[in-house]
Amino acid sequence: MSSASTFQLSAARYGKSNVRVFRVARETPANATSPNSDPAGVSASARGPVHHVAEFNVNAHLEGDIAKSYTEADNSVVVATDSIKNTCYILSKTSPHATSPTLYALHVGLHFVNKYDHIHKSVIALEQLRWSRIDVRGEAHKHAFVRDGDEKRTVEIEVDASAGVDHVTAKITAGYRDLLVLKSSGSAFEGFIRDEYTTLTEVSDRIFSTAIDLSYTFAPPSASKHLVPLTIDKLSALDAEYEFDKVAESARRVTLEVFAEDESASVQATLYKAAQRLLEVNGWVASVTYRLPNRHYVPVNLAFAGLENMHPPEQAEVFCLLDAPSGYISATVTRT
Ligand SMILES: O=c1[nH]c(=O)c2[nH]c(=O)[nH]c2[nH]1
Repeated sequence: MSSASTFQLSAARYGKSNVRVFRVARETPANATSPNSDPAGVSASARGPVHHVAEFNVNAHLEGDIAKSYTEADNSVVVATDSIKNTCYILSKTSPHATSPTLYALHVGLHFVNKYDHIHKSVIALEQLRWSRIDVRGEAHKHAFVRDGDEKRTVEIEVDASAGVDHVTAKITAGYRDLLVLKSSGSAFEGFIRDEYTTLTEVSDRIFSTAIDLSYTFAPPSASKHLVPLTIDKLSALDAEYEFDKVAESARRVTLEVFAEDESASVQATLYKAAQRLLEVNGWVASVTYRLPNRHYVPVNLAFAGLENMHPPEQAEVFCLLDAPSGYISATVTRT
């Protein structure tokens, strides 16, 4: 290689990762939702107002005319990552959308491109942790919650102002991860390539378990609906159009229903059916990606104790979960 090599900064993005934000919203007579609007059917008997809580881990990263902070050690273009963190907290306090993961992420993302002329793109990725109302004798409690699962609801927003503030638009991706599922029947794996590398037995019925990672993208906001350029004061209109929470609930439900009901020929085939179904029932969703680790439960050989647990494989009763390796099946299905 010649000693006259030259270099250029070909990509740069920075920000704060894992900003932990917990928000309480207390209903007042003025902002109270109607009793039927809360799907949990909140108890009327507990004292005090109904609380809504949202816990987010936020990554807020920026791009723009920031090259000289790398190449010339010039910090005059740097919004400190500490200030980025502070912004996440300030908007959690002041945004009317603070408990909606999608609208809060959009608000944070739009804020940075609006506030700083040289910031052209913001990428806000957050996960929402699960807090479900505690059920007390059949009634959902007003302000007590339980972490009933490791799954996270996810949102990733890319706000793009590189064509100018009059053309701001956003790529919106949402989904779930760590949604752990298992079925003990209704899953086969047969007909795969058999050659000198194959030891796996074909099975007509097996355990199928995976930690679902699902993400779906929305069709871009449309100029004809006056949602481009996207601004903070249009977020309620955007939500009315896309119904982010309804789509999230539907995506989760469809995923679980297809997983449960499909007579699975393989992880691949079930994945494709779930993605198709999700696209069928959610018109604003443009593409669906599943990433599915295949958690292998293997029958334990108990022949040493005179017990049959291996044959036929469909009748196995005692299994061991393999730590590693695991299969990994992923695909994206796109509306054409
Ligand atoms: O559903 C499956 N798909 C595969 O590609 C595969 N490969 C494997 O060993 N088991 C499985 N199961």
